[in-house]
Amino acid sequence: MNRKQLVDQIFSKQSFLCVGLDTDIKKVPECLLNNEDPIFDFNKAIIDATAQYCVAYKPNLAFYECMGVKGMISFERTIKYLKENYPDHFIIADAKRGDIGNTSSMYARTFFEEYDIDSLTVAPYMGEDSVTPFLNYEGKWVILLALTSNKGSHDFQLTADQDGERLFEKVIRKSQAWGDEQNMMYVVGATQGSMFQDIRKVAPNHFLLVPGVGAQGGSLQEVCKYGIIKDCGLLVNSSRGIIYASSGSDFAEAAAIKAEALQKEMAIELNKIK
Ligand SMILES: O=c1ccn([C@@H]2O[C@H](COP(=O)(O)O)[C@@H](O)[C@H]2O)c(=O)[nH]1
Repeated sequence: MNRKQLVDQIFSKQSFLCVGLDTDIKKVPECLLNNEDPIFDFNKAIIDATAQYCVAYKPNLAFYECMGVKGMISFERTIKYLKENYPDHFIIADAKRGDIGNTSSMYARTFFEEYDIDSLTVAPYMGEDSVTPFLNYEGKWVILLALTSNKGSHDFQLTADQDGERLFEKVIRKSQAWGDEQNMMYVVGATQGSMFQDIRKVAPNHFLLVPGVGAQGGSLQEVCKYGIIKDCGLLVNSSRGIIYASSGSDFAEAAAIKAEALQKEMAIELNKIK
């Protein structure tokens, strides 16, 4: 999916919501546990209930890999279900990959050829040759970690060099020589609040993937106040806050209510940039 197609989806659905499919078997409602593939059945119900309110889905690979082959089958079935039934939704594999060049090429082949997913989160810390193999695919996106939502983001990402440039700024500045606004986004946590002003100084036009609304307490309003740009430029993710809104048999309906509430807030924000 290219940038124009993504932006068209955002404005037509009045939403820049990404629903995180962080499906933990320990949190799947009891009513599904005797099914053959409870993880897939849970995802399918969540997708069917929330698709009208969001433009993207983000399965986090950790939640599937931890179940071995069974988990990867659920992952693959989820991707296939999305592509067959909701082809206009942008899919993000949150896998935070990145290695020496030939190994990165294999990761790229996995996510962009084997699964044909739109985008992949990538860690930038091994440098250019670890990132560029992901950028050789037309219509696919690299989403580079820049300023993450967790407390540990302060350990390295906010550290400045002797010229006062902080690591997240260096990552964004240098990586702009590798990819562009059509194939590279950055991860910036919703918990970073007014830091979005600083992000927009170094990445005024790039899309940002913003996790941390909901369970981590990030503010959608604050993210928009400092981060939204003329074609939106934001994909805001919520995982636990949506998919675990209820632990009962009404889990999908409860997820839809949470997703709709976020979509309505997003419509207000999109109206401001019309
Ligand atoms: O900085 C980051 C980068 C990635 N994540 C991921 O996003 C979701 C957030 O889940 P919630 O349940 O909405 O908190 C999860 O997959 C994280 O691994 C992040 O939170 N922060």
